[in-house]
Amino acid sequence: MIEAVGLTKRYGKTVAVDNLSFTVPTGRVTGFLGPNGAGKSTTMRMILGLDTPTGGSVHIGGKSYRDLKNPLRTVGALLDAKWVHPNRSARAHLAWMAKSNRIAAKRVDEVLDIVGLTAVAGKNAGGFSLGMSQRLGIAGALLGDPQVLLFDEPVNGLDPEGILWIRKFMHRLADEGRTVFVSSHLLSEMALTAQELVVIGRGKLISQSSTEDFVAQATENTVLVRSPQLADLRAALGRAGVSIRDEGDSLVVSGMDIAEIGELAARSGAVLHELSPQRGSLEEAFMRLTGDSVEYHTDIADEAAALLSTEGVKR
Ligand SMILES: Nc1ncnc2c1ncn2[C@@H]1O[C@H](COP(=O)(O)OP(=O)(O)OP(=O)(O)O)[C@@H](O)[C@H]1O
Repeated sequence: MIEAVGLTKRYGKTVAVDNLSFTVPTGRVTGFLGPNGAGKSTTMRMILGLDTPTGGSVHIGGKSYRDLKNPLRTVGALLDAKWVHPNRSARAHLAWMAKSNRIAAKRVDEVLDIVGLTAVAGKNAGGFSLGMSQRLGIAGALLGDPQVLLFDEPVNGLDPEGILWIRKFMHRLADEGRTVFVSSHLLSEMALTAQELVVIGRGKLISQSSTEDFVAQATENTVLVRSPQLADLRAALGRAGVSIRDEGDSLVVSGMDIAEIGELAARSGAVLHELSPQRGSLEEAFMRLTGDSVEYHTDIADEAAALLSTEGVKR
């Protein structure tokens, strides 16, 4: 488990991380989200003892990084996949890491196998594709068989196959009972990968919850209704006092659940061609909750935020 309490980091006048408290549970993949410049990398660096907090603390399994006896056996991290000597083979890179951390040499072949790099282990890491470099970085993070893993933007620039591999791999690590903390800009990907979310904006905590709750709290669940007797159904729903949005050949209803709408349709003699729940997306929830925390607004972000606040969440 990772626990941050009142974590703060100032660089001169810039407050990169501002009194941030959160916990990252074991056995789950926890996504770390925030707009550009929100303070994610700074937080990760403080967790790993690479930056000293101006205030507050962050502990891994109850200890600060600097107090860990065998850091690599407790926490593994992938911060920058290209951080390898270009003329060193993947195996030599890992062997050097293992040796300098007093980890048995046989673990090198184990982690190469786990990340699927055995066949190219003798090749120079400098010639690796981004996907292969990410796998090598993950192999390095796994060397000490740590209980806690941190990944900063692990899927950036990867192709769909690489993204899928990382997603499955993170789930596997969490299923093994490890703590997996992963930052990413790719919200649709995080919606599939992360079971828990820590969301920050301008260095401050915006929300910590399950991914499901985060989306449910920030967006509206509605029901899409299609019927050949749409006008009759609309009138019946109107009498029931629910909120209805006309979409031409369908209605989007909020304030009544699927079962109630189905029963009301039956009582009104309306045939249903479709009755489906419309759930908000992580993108919509993120835009709503971080709208004011974006450091550099683009026109598109402004327009999207305005659209979301005036029209409600579109599906
Ligand atoms: N070494 C530093 N010196 C001065 N300011 C810094 C330093 N590192 C980060 N900052 C500032 O702190 C803030 C948070 O930066 P950080 O890189 O942690 O954000 P981030 O959420 O990781 O952003 P991104 O998603 O763009 O990588 C930014 O305003 C950044 O400019």
